Amino acid sequence: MRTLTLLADRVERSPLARETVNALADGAYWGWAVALLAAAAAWAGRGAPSPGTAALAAAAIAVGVGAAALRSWRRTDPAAAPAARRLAATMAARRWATGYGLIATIVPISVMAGDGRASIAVTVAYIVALVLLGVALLTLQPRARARLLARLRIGVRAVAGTEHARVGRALWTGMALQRVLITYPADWSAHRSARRDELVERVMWELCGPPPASPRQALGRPDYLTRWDHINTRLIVERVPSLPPRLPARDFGQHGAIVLGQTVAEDADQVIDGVPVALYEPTAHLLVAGATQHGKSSGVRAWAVDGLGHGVFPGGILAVLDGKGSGSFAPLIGRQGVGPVAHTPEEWEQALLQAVVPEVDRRYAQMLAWRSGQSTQRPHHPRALVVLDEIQQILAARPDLLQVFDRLARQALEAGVILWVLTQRPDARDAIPGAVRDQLTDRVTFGPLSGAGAKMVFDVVGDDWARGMGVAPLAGRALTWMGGRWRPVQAPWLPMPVDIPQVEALYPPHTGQQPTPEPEHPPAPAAPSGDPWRGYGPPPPPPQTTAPPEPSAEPRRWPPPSPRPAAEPPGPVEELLRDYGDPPPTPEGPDDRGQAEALATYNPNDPYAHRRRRRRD
Ligand SMILES: Nc1ncnc2c1ncn2[C@@H]1O[C@H](COP(=O)(O)OP(=O)(O)OP(=O)(O)O)[C@@H](O)[C@H]1O
Repeated sequence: MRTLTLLADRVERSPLARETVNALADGAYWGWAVALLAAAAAWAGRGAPSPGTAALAAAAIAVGVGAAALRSWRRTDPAAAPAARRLAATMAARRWATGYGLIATIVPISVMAGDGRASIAVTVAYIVALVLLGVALLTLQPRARARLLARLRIGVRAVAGTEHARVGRALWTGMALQRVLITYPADWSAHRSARRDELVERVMWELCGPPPASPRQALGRPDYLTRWDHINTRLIVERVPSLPPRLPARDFGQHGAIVLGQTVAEDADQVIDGVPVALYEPTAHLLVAGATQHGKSSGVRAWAVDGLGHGVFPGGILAVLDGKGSGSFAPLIGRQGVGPVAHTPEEWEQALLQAVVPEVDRRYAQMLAWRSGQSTQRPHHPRALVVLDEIQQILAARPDLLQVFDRLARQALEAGVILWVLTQRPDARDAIPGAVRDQLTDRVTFGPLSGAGAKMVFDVVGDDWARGMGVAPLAGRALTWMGGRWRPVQAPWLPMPVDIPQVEALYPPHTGQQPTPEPEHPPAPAAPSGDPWRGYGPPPPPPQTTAPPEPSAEPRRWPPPSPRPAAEPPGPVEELLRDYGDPPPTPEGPDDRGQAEALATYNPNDPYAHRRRRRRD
């Protein structure tokens, strides 16, 4: 019993199996109707029926028609939509047709069997079964399409509250709906965002169904995007072409931009080695949201490393504050161009107040000196990055840092410092203080968001925030809103060198270490076939040849070591929140390179010296 139930569950989850069952059922209705007609024709062809048989058939027909009428009349609730009434009548008519078809088939077969013509009876039964199966299979695709459109139509009309909402002009590939137009009447209040949101949610529900329960279901689940065409009063629903479930990180050889990941061909900036990629050159602060285990930290780690190696952050990564203390950014510790990677409240404060704030201050002072004419050298501030992972956890432990974040969010950009803020709960109240969130104008979600989360993350884009709900729940699958463009991407998967030593070549060298020679496209070990979820799996067998790997055509240049924090111990937080009205300190030069030294208090060889705990929940 349990096995049967599980099997039924699986059938319901498989689109093909589901449609086969549906088509068999629907085809059976049609088949029985065909059988009924054939039986009536054969019956009439054999000669006029006896008056008794004819009367019986007439009575049966009357009963059937009467019952169908009764059923639809019962449904004739004035409040019910005409579509619902029509549907009830159709269902009743089908059922009665099936019943009559059954009788019309069984009666002659049993009569023949009773007359001793068993072989003919079996042949007739066999032919009837074949006809039913044939009808079911032949109508599989059109019926699946009609079923989906009917569901959409009912949903759309229920939400729009009018019969005049139309669903049509659909484009298909097999049974997959590629595009459909949903036209609403001009007098429908489409200007109200709540109504538009409801319609989009309903359409997404009909097209994508409930959230998948496993990665495999997630892979099979279609993604759709919607656009409003207010001139023609319609909603355009388009299927997003599927992306691979994993894109191994590699050196794509681009310069001055980060490879966000593989995207759909029409949104790609470049096609590199056959992979349509989305590129990103940060010009604004970024908010990265997404539920746990959807690949936020790994994606951001891959982007940061890619940016470091391809001239996007010549000023390096000033600091990484890991609010979870989970070690997602630990592979960056002690690497060239990377400042402190902080895991505890004490380390967060140190990193902020010794590595980030002084650097922003220094850059501001240089700007002030230049703009006020006190300096003759235009300051050059190479773009630098600060990563704040799980900012709400940082603030929960250190609420006194709020003002520092607030000030950084407002001032860092002008000083050439980009903030990437990560959070699991964008919808939680005050998860990210409003003043900070408002400055994060680029937005990304890894995996789908709840309605509230999508609204919070993509509030900057107006109506289209609902797109954040339709992202496939796969690790590394993201929807980006950057530079005014939406793009679905599969972010590169960059494992940690401790797990997969071959990826070491993709990371910046450790401080004081020569860069590792890079193979042309290191290292893209394919996911084990048949199971894309197992990561990179065990290291591959050693190569046959002992020759060193070829250096890449254009070797990556890593940024210099991160800027030195203030030599003197930091004062209280309040002191660092002073205004910038003071006379600027003497600028040290147009370039930051001369000032870059190892951090005074942060020892990359002993990164966990101050660490009190590994993980904070
Ligand atoms: N780009 C990717 N492609 C494929 N799989 C990935 C990708 N990124 C992450 N994963 C898988 O998802 C797992 C979770 O990733 P990660 O820790 O980055 O998620 P997260 O969203 O930051 O989770 P949390 O918020 O709980 O830290 C990884 O261990 C890895 O197996």
